[in-house]
Amino acid sequence: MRVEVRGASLGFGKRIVFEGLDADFPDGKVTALVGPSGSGKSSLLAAMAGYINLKAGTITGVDERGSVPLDASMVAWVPQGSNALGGRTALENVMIGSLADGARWSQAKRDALHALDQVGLSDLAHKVARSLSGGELQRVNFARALATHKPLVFADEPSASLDATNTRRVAELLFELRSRATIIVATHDPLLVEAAEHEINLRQDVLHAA
Ligand SMILES: Nc1ncnc2c1ncn2[C@@H]1O[C@H](COP(=O)(O)OP(=O)(O)OP(=O)(O)O)[C@@H](O)[C@H]1O
Repeated sequence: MRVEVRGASLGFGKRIVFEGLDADFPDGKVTALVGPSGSGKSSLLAAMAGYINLKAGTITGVDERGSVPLDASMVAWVPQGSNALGGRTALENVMIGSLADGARWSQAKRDALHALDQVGLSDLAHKVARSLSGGELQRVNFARALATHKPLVFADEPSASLDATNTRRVAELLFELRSRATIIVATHDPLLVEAAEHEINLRQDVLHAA
C-alpha cells in the first residue's frame, strides 16, 4: 500500500507543528522519516495511523483496490526498545502479534517462522528472548510486525535504545527488508537513513510554524 499525504497540517491546541505537507510513501519500500526533534515525526505517524486528527489535509492509502483513509487496523507498530517476553522464545514472541489479531495457532506459527526467516533469525527461533542481543530483539519486533500481514509497518526510532553494533544490525535489517513491505521509519540515525530507499524530510518538505 502506498501512502499519500496531501496538504497536511498538524498541531496541538494553538501550536502548529507543521503545515502544508505533501509526501508520498511508496508501496513496498523502506522510507526514512527524518527531521529535527520536535518537527513532528512521531505525530505524523500517529496521524497516519488515525490516532490523532490533522488540522487540515488528507492521508490516503492506495492499493490495487483503490484509495482508503488510513486507520490503525492497517498498521503494525515496531516498538522502541524491546517489549519481548523474556522467558518466551523468539518464535512465541513473534506469534503473539498474529494470535492477538485472531489468527489460528498453526497459521500464526507458519507466519512467524516465515517472518523470522525474513529478518534473518531462523536459527534463533527457539532461543528464549532474554538470551538475545538488543539488535536481535529489535529484529524480533520487526518480525512480529511483518507476521501480521498489515499493509503498513511503522517504526518510531527503532535504534533509540541500541548501541552502535546493534544499530548497525537494524540498519542491515532495513536494507534487507527493502521491497518486502511498506515500512516507514522515523529516525535521527544516519545509518538507518542510509539503509532506507526513500526519505521524507519534515524540515525541508513542509512549512513549519515559527
Ligand atoms: N499530545 C501532545 N500534546 C501537545 N503537544 C504535543 C503532543 N505530542 C507532541 N506534541 C508536540 O508536538 C511537537 C512534535 O512532536 P513529535 O514528538 O511529533 O516530534 P518528533 O519529530 O517525533 O520529535 P523527536 O525526534 O524528539 O521524537 C513537539 O513540540 C511536541 O512537544
